[in-house]
Amino acid sequence: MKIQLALDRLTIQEAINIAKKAEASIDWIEVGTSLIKEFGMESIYEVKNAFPHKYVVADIKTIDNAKYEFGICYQAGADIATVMGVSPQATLHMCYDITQKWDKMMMIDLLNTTQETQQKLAIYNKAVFCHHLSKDEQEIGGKSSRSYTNLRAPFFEGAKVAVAGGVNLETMSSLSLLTPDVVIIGSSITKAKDIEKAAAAFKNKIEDKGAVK
Ligand SMILES: O=C(CO)[C@H](O)[C@H](O)COP(=O)(O)O
Repeated sequence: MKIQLALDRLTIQEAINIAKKAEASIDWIEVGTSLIKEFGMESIYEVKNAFPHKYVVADIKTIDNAKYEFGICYQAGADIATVMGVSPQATLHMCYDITQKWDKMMMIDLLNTTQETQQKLAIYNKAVFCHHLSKDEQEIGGKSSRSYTNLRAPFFEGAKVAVAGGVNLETMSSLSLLTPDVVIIGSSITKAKDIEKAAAAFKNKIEDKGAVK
């Protein structure tokens, strides 16, 4: 199980400083949507430059204009780029094709998708499928509005799955039991008083569960 550190609502330098403190306990580094919106491709370029040996995820959340958006993310050094599962099929196909051409990895954000849509998305079998509880849903419904009992519906059997949105040490225990391939953690690490300690606590939690792959 990998830990993806999500860097949001920070300057590029703050994001790099936080990732450096957490580095020993995390696997992938996400340049959050907010950084990409505020600072553009420079945020991806600078983060990859600071961490050339880590996978850098560009959380661009593409929903149209796939060729352009995925192209500039990969050009800036991203190893993974994200597309919304609710996108038109033409967009998803394009993202998948570009990802294959660049020999990179695509993450599909399942936010607001139905089971029926998810089943159709399963054809992108080299993608990572991310179950995502959005910020707005967290703010309105609370973190308990997530009630996953299974991250792998039969059509996701053998696929890589991720989980994101308000993950904290408490929810991490139950999520670990569902054995996602990637757990995406943002604020619980980036807003912690002691970043290094917070990131290490998540890593220990995974190791305690014996769920490391
Ligand atoms: O995609 C995101 C926001 O759209 C974040 O990456 C994700 O929600 C993780 O951050 P946090 O743990 O703070 O919720």
